[in-house]
Amino acid sequence: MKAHAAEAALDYAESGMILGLGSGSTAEIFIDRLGKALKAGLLSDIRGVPTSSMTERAAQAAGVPLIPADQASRIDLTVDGADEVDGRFRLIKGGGGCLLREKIIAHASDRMIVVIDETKLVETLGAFPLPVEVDPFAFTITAKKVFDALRASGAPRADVALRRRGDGPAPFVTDGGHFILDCECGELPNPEDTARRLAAIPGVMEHGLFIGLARTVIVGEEDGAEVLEI
Ligand SMILES: O=C(CO)[C@H](O)[C@H](O)COP(=O)(O)O
Repeated sequence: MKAHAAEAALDYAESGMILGLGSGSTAEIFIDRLGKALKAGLLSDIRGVPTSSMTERAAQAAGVPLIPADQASRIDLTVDGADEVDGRFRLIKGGGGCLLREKIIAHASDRMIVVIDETKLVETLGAFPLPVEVDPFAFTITAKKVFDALRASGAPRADVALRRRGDGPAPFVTDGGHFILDCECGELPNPEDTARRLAAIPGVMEHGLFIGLARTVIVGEEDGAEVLEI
């Protein structure tokens, strides 16, 4: 299903484009197919801006030319995955721990296409634990503020847990040197309000609610892909 979505997204890539390359398994399938299209001469003069070190490695392996993010003056199109998508194309992202860089690149792009399998479509966001990227400094204070913000915005619960690296005790550290708080919230009654409250906390670098960024969602199904637009 993920491959069907990723392959359908290739139709939107055009020669000469600067592409934001998202992170995660679905984005990596897109990168693989993009590399194949470049090798086959179906596309040319594409340059990718990776949203994580994992994506950078995947793009190098696929033969997709890259430019560092700080040298990209514009981004035509970003293709990225998501952990949840609701009917208004509000997203939860950050399952892979790359949400700050993913949001910087999505926000800078003329267009964002989200590639998901059909299990990611939800009526209400919140079954997937909301990732919040925080500065390690005083992160327990920030975690308490995150708890308060989630409860104040009507989340039925707010179990805030520091993400660990694998099964060990060491914290997971993002490419930017931050920690991730995974927040089990239950269904979020007002994601915009949740996003506003989280963004107002000084130690929060970014949260995993992506609102107003995606215009196209490609949903991979068993036998193809459906393109949804708003
Ligand atoms: O937000 C992300 C990484 O931070 C990913 O896009 C999200 O977790 C979806 O991943 P996958 O395509 O592997 O299901």
